[in-house]
Amino acid sequence: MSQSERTGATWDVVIVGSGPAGSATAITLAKYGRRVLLVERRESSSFKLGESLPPASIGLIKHFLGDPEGPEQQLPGLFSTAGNVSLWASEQADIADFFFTPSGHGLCIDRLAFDEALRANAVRAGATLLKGIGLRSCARIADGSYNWQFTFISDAGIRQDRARYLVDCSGRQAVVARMLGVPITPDDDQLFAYAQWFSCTGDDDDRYTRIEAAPAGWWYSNRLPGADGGETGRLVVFHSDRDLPTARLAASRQGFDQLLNGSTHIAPLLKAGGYHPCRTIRGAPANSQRLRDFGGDAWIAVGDAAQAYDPLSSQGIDKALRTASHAGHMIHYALTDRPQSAAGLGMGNIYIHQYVEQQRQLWQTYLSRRDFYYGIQPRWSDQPFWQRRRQLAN
Ligand SMILES: Cc1cc2nc3c(=O)[nH]c(=O)nc-3n(C[C@H](O)[C@H](O)[C@H](O)COP(=O)(O)OP(=O)(O)OC[C@H]3O[C@@H](n4cnc5c(N)ncnc54)[C@H](O)[C@@H]3O)c2cc1C
Repeated sequence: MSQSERTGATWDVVIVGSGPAGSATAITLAKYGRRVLLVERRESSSFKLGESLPPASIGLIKHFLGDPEGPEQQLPGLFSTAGNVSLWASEQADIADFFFTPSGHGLCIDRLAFDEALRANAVRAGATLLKGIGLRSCARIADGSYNWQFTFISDAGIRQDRARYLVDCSGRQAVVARMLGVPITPDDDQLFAYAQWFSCTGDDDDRYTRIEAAPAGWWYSNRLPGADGGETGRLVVFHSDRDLPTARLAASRQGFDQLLNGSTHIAPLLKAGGYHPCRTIRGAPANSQRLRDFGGDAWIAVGDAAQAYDPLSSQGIDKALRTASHAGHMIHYALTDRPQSAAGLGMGNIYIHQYVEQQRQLWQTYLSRRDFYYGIQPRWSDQPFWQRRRQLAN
């Protein structure tokens, strides 16, 4: 072993990736008293997409972060949202108002602050968080009750840890599953998101998410919580298939503006608010994908690592938190059932089978909803973006 190489510790569970799925899995397991190591590749992030939470997520937020309206509220820059205004099935605005839901509102979050608050809660619950550390390898071992040996790499050098259970929460990259040879199966779409931030000096009290279909894709826009240098912020995101010429256009400021000018209600909204673009356009994959296997013996995938959705669903964070809670409980029961044996499968696998079955059902439900929403948009039937969605649905 070289000088910078050192042996780490032993854990009940190692979780790779500290987005919402990783932190929520860590919180659930640490509350049972499990020894949890949560590893995060990044020291910090400069942006992250995904800021709308539907009313149905509010109970989950209370569970993992405390009451967003209570005095102990831990999230900076969060506000209530009123619903969605979409120009989707026609040029007529369709309003889905959250007023008629049990909570009466959804939430718009400062995404970086949200992920950080969840991480802080994982640490508060007793998990160990290591940032700026990447997984180099993981190997099966049969060493007493330990099933896994890991090699992690960071600026401080290499460390080796052992654990009984392994959780892949590394998002769309699903690094653990891929290391284990489990393929990601794309659902044959190449959806990609192009995000442009806007700011203005005036007020913007629009609390609706704006969604709009376009000939080569679709838009959404949200007013953002928190002020950027004292200015009001708004995010505008265009989605198209990465291989289409329109996608190449959307990646440049000029092309993005050109496409935006063709929008029916988002461009006028920005103009009326006196918004101007700020920061550079950022891109992110937004296609539908799932792992061929959601878990196996002594490992499981949670959140986007297991299955990632088209942002039209606005379900990614909810699904990450909800399935993390389920996974955390199942892993705890699995570890309780076979505390000593690395080899035996026993009851532990029955719990994990339940989780895997839940993932399969979620995927089927997601696909049918996605295909339904794309299917009710009847325009531009000569455009490849919409033709492809119709083919996927058939
Ligand atoms: C354009 C767009 C808009 C969206 N809008 C919404 C929305 O409005 N509402 C919503 O609910 N969802 C939305 N989503 C989806 C949502 O952001 C994701 O579903 C959510 O982030 C999934 O959480 P996660 O923890 O599974 O993965 P992630 O949030 O991706 O977290 C994965 C973590 O793993 C870390 N990691 C990766 N590799 C390694 C490694 N090798 N070692 C250690 N750490 C690693 C990453 O740095 C990251 O911190 C949107 C997505 C996109 C692309």
